[in-house]
Amino acid sequence: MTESPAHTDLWPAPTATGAVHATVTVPGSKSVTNRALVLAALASEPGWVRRPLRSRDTLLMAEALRAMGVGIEETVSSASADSEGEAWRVIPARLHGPATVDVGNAGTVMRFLPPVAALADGPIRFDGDPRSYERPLHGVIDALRALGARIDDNERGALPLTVHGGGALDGGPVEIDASSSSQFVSALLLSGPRFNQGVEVRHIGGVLPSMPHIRMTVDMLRMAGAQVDTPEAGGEPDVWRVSPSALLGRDIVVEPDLSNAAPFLAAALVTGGKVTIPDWPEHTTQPGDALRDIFTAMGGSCELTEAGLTFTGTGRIKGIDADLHEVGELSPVIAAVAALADSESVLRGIAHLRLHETDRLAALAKEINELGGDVTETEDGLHIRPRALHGGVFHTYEDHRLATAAAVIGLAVEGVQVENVATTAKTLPDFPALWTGMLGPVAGAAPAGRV
Ligand SMILES: O=C(O)C1=C[C@@H](OP(=O)(O)O)[C@@H](O)[C@H](O)C1
Ligand SMILES: C=C(OP(=O)(O)O)C(=O)O
Repeated sequence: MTESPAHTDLWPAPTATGAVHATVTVPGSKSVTNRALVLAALASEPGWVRRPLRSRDTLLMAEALRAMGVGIEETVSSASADSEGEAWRVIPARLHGPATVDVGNAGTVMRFLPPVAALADGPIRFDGDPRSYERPLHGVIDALRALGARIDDNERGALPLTVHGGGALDGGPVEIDASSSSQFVSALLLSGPRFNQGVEVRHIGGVLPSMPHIRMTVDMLRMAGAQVDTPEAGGEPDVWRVSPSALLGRDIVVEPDLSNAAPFLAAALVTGGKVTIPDWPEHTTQPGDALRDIFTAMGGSCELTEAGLTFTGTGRIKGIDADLHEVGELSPVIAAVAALADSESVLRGIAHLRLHETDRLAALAKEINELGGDVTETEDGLHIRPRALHGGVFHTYEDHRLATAAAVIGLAVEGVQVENVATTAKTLPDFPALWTGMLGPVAGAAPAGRV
């Protein structure tokens, strides 16, 4: 775990005074917004991205594409029942350097854009936050080289680096080990239609994490008119093929970010309340959809209706034994709920979280234990034994999901202070206001529950 830069700002996480009853409109999905931007930028005609997430990760993506020549215009129409509100008009153009891309600490930007840069004319330099230098990128760099790109990197095979775009890329078959991040596969597939021979990605390492995110990539490519062969469609295991083709300019409405719905649904579970998330899609590739089963197993129940997804807690939280390798980004909030449960939990299959925004396994164990918890790291996850927690500072290591996890614990434990809650802006603009809005009098707190 890298040390958190010193932040003195501490946010007193509000304690719930009763069962939370609220409807919370969650902003758009980071993963969908950033894929939609890349696909629209590579299309042969303009397209629309409606209800985009406007957060640090997606604004960095938009800025990077603009730096390479793409037009992205922001329009706001009055939000009414029959309008989609805010939208981005994406106007593809000849991609070119010289340009500099700030990836921040966005995995989607640092992995999805080097293949785009290889299609540009001229040098594109990639740099980012200190943590971005430590996050794995070798799968993308080595694959692009094998497919014909020229890249100046360093002995670590990581950021910072420069892609010397040649205006086109041969493409073709390539083998990668994507066991440290599914984003390596998504990155190569997203730009694949624009490579001269398309691309065939063969994963040759250990278990691939975050398969729903690869399915999201495939679905969105197909929506943009690409032809994609997948293992699911009777192809070889761990092999994806994208044929060379033009991409269509689409009009896409971004779904709410279901992973960012996690802390709000957790509030219902932890306080024995009821929380509704409007616009929950009936069918989706987002990993957050798994929360329906996971939180139900932890003691609540949920219902998908016209109003959205309503999750109802019972006031009792059960521990869980779960393999989360497909839905790793849900782990911090699940760990927070597990720390408040009445039986122990084992979270497995998430060793790759050590290479996320921070080492999430080490950070969760340390911070929950400093509040009096009993969490140990295993080889591939966490073992969480419930114990009475007390207040204290919860450090967040520039990790949005550590901060939202801390807020969940704060609902049930007085005196939790979340360091640098502003880090939630990576994917969730104005989290503190959404959170206190959920708890506020308008939301209607019911009589005191188990908190
Ligand atoms: O492609 C995506 O949008 C994502 C894939 C996953 O990455 P990893 O496979 O690196 O875990 C996920 O954790 C990340 O938050 C978003
Ligand atoms: C791992 C995450 O992000 P990134 O897209 O930066 O990999 C995350 O959002 O949990």
